Amino acid sequence: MIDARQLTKRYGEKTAVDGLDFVVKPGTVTGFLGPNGAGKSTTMRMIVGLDAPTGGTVTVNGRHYARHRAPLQEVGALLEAKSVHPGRSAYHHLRALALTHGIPRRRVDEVVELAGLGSVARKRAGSFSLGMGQRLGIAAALLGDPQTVMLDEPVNGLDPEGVLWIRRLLTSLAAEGRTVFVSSHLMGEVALVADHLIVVGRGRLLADTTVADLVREAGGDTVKVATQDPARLRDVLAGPGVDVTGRAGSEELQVTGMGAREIGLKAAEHGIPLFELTPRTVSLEEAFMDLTRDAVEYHGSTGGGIPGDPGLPGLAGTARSAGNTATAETAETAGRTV
Ligand SMILES: Nc1ncnc2c1ncn2[C@@H]1O[C@H](COP(=O)(O)OP(=O)(O)OP(=O)(O)O)[C@@H](O)[C@H]1O
Repeated sequence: MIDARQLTKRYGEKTAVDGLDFVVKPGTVTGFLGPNGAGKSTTMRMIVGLDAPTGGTVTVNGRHYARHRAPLQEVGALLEAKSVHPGRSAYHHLRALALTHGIPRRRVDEVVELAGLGSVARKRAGSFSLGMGQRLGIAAALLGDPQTVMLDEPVNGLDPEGVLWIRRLLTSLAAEGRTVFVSSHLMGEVALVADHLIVVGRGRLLADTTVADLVREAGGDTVKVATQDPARLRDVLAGPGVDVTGRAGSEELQVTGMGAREIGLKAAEHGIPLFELTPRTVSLEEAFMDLTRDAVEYHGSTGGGIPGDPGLPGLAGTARSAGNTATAETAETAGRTV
């Protein structure tokens, strides 16, 4: 378990992390989301003691990282700009790490296999592609067979096969009861594996929630209904957990807490003709953008894409086309988690 309390980091005038309170629990994948510059990496660096908090505390399984007797066996972390000697092979890099931490050689072979590095393990790490470097970083993070695994933007540079591999790896680590904390600025990517989400913007906590709740709160389960007799329909639909709103004089109503099918059936039962019955599904990207809109530090000039990250054509397309329907990715996620 990771427990952050009022965690704060200031660099001179700049407050990178601003009084964060959150808990990352074992047995699930927790996504750590936020636009560029939101403070994710800084938070992760403080979790493993690479940066000292200006205020507040963060512990892993009840202790500060440095106080653990065998930190590598407690927390495995992949952080950006991992330093690997370029002249050293992947195997020797892992072997050296293992040696200094009292980890047996067979574990090095295991993580090499696990990370899919078997064919390149003897090559110089300096010749590795970004994706291979990520795999090596992940192998190093898993070397100590840690109870807590923390990965900063792990899909960076990975090809589709690598992305799939990461998803399966994270899910299986959580299924083994480990604490899995993974950062990303890509909502769609995180939502495919994470059960829980911690969303930050400008160093502050914006949401501590589940994917399903985030979509629900963003109005993801609203149905638009149009009828000649909105007042009667409103009475017919009224009930616990159902919220019906509409402007005076308008034929349109917005209904939450009841599905389109049920609304249609109730209206038919009472002989109320409907002109329109449209479920509105908010995409995860939309929900994320709504949440972080005011907290985006670096705005792109093209608009339409992920805030602060104009260079993501796939997601920019998703965001633009999101409209009233879920993206394929959202639908897949919704099927899994809702
Ligand atoms: N060593 C530092 N000195 C000064 N400012 C820093 C330092 N490290 C981070 N920052 C600033 O703190 C803020 C948070 O940065 P951080 O890298 O933690 O964000 P992030 O959410 O990980 O972003 P990204 O998704 O782009 O990696 C940014 O504004 C960044 O410029």
